Amino acid sequence: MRIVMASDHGGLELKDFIKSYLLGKGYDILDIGTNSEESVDYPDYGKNAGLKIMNGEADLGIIMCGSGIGISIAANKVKGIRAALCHDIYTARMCKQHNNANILAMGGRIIGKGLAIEMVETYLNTEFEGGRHQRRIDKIHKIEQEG
Ligand SMILES: O=C(CO)[C@H](O)[C@H](O)[C@H](O)COP(=O)(O)O
Repeated sequence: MRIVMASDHGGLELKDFIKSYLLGKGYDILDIGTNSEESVDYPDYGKNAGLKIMNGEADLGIIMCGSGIGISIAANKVKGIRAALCHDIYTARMCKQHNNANILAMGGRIIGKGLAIEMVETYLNTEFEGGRHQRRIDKIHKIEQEG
């Protein structure tokens, strides 16, 4: 499984921490930045993370900005992306189980490192349930088509 990771400057520290953890676990990580403390614009990173998934270069994404709000809004503008802004273990589980989120988003200025690791583990190790949840996801993507 290839995981694309992206952040702005507000999520950089958490991104790099999670990246090191996942590399240690043997995951294949595609880090598309940012990679310095210099102020950057989260829409660029949210969009590019989404595109990596949509063009097949990554299977899932983990993204963060300061709050997680801006970068998840941006990623969700890419067709086929379901980026879920999560704050706890429950939302990290449900976003996969019910929403089959292909991106987990977090706030780098909000989520502590220990919780972040548990959220990432939960997200990566939870299976999508399908069934009625697939019908609802199909309706979400119909909205995309209708504009
Ligand atoms: O999108 C956000 C707010 O919803 C993120 O938290 C950004 O990281 C934040 O806006 C960046 O703010 P800064 O003052 O430019 O560091």
